[in-house]
Amino acid sequence: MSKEYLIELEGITKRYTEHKQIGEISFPIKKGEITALCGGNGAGKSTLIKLLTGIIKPTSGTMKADGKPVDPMSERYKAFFSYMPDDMIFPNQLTGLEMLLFFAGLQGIAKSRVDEVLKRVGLFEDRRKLIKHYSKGMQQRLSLAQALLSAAPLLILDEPTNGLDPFWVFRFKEIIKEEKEAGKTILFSTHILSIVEEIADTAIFLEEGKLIYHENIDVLTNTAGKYNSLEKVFFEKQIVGVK
Ligand SMILES: Nc1ncnc2c1ncn2[C@@H]1O[C@H](COP(=O)(O)OP(=O)(O)OP(=O)(O)O)[C@@H](O)[C@H]1O
Repeated sequence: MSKEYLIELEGITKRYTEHKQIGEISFPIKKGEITALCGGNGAGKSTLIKLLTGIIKPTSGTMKADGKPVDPMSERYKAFFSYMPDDMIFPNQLTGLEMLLFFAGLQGIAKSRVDEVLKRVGLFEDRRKLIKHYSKGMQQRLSLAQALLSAAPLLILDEPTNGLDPFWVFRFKEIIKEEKEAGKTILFSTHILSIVEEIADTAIFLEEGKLIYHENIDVLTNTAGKYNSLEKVFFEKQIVGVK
């Protein structure tokens, strides 16, 4: 059993069409770390997250969870992670509270935990409002809330700050750091490099479906004893090996 890695991807590919392929991608996710998945529009972030969550099947490649080979589409693996998709659609006729109670019920999670999570994402006061009356940011926080309900060791978030106002971006960063302190391993995708720099331990950069970098943030931002922001590193091409 691997002590260091929670997830290991080996040679994962996803072929959509003859000209559209993701991979081969191999990287480990260290236990207890926050890993950020970065890359431009269409780079392959959502595809990789869908592969990691068993939503789509890889064309080739293997995965390990906690050192053991795992089928990402298996029931066993589902208990391993919680997931915030980038496009969660809620039934409009339910309230936020009813929605979370439904998710909690599926997983045998206590109501007290639902209240606690609603408070963390700032929806407790609005919990009895219909979701159709929630703003985009509130729906995004509800999506985060359902992912926070579970005690699964891995938290996977696809573009979690989309639609959040500055206060909730700030709170999101705090919540993710709290989750890490509680022992969770976190992987999230984003376009916002300042968030990556602030909270992530490791960054993965994808470009046109290929992994171009998998590196510790401090290593990336400190070259030859000089600090450069992650944005500068990537867009002014200061690091050898990064396009
Ligand atoms: N179901 C699909 N069929 C064919 N091609 C697809 C499919 N899903 C994604 N793609 C293609 O795969 C590539 C990667 O898409 P993906 O959505 O993973 O990128 P992304 O990095 O999440 O982009 P964004 O930042 O814009 O959300 C894109 O070129 C996209 O057009």
